[in-house]
Amino acid sequence: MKVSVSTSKVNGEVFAPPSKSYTHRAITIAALSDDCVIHRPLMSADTLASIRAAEALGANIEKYEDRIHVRGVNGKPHVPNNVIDVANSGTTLRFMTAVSSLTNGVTVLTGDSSIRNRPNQPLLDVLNRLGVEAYSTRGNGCAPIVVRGGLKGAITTIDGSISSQFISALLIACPLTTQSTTLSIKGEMKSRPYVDVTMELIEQAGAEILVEEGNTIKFIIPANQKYNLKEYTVPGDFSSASYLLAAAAVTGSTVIVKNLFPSKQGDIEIIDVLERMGAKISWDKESGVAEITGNGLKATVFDAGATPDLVPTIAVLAACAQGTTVIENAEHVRYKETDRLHAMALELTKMGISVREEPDQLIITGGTLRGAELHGWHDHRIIMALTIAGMVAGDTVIDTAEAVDISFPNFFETMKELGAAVELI
Ligand SMILES: O=C(O)C1=C[C@@H](OP(=O)(O)O)[C@@H](O)[C@H](O)C1
Ligand SMILES: C=C(OP(=O)(O)O)C(=O)O
Repeated sequence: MKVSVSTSKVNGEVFAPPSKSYTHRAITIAALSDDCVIHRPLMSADTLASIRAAEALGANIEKYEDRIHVRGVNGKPHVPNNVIDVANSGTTLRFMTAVSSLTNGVTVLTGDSSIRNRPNQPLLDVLNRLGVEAYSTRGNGCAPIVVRGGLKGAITTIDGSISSQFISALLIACPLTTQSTTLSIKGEMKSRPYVDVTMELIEQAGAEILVEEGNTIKFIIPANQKYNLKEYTVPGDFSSASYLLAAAAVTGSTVIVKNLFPSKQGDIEIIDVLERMGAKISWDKESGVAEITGNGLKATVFDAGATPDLVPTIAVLAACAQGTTVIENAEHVRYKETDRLHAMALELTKMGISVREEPDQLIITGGTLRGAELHGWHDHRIIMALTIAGMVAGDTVIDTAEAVDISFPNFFETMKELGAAVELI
């Protein structure tokens, strides 16, 4: 499916959708608990993959209008009666690979072509050191992955530079083992805020993990714990909200975004970035309301280490800003649904913007965006960011637009309600 985007502004009020990352964690930990109601979950292609995987591992999940009721497995997942297909969800793949380690049999996990090209070897190596037999069928660290349960526990280390999801996955599974685990992080722990989100849910479920901060970050995980998540309400998603806020910033218009309350999400940083680039933005943390008016943008330097998902949004802001923006510390952004540094460099270049791509950087000089036929790379964040660029450039068509279902199924409807000239074709 394609989306056609014409020059347009936005105006009005909108609710941010529920957080995808919090929803994945709530589903996974509820499935390992006894009985839990999750209010206002994000129901998108990725979180439905986590629901299916949790059911395959023995949870019983009933979906209602604005909540899901999860009857969990009390820390003892079942051996699935079929292969677990995570579709396009990296979070589901990593989390359920670790959860599968708690079964007393063999689980096979696969996904779509994007998933079957994303790295998992650091997670597989640690699981093998913790008593599990875990391997990639093609021996390249990518799915399909085979996991023979037997998770015990040990003192071990993991590289933090590729994905925080490996760490979150181990933090979720290891409290339920028979032997304690100490997990030390080698190098920079990229995407650290997502691990903080994981810790928040683990603690809400009544388990405890000690974190030793220092040159080497250490997670000390006592064994023989239980999860007892009974009820949870998912907060709004700042990554999804970034497109709504950026639309106002680049078109010189005004938008109010609700359901944006403080949380451990790293992508809250979009508020500060927009302010430092020159937008007029306020965020009332009590009411959860952010209001933004675009007022011309100026270049900035953005360290993507903690907030990889903001990179497509920031790249479009940079394309519309005066001066040259440097997006740095971003190598891990190459390991998402697609190589997002390369994808944004190619697509913004098609729109007449000067972009220099380095191994862990994008250097973008703002200019006059021109309409173009763009590739969405089957990547929801690429498509949503380029839609915002198209509202400035006009005469833009983006393919693979259906991929917004991954995290923001009603994105185009929401944008249309705000006045954006977007048409699915
Ligand atoms: O744990 C999570 O919910 C996520 C972690 C991040 O991935 P990495 O930790 O691989 O950077 C992020 O890109 C992804 O959208 C969601
Ligand atoms: C990379 C993302 O998610 P996942 O890793 O779960 O595929 C994302 O939402 O941008």
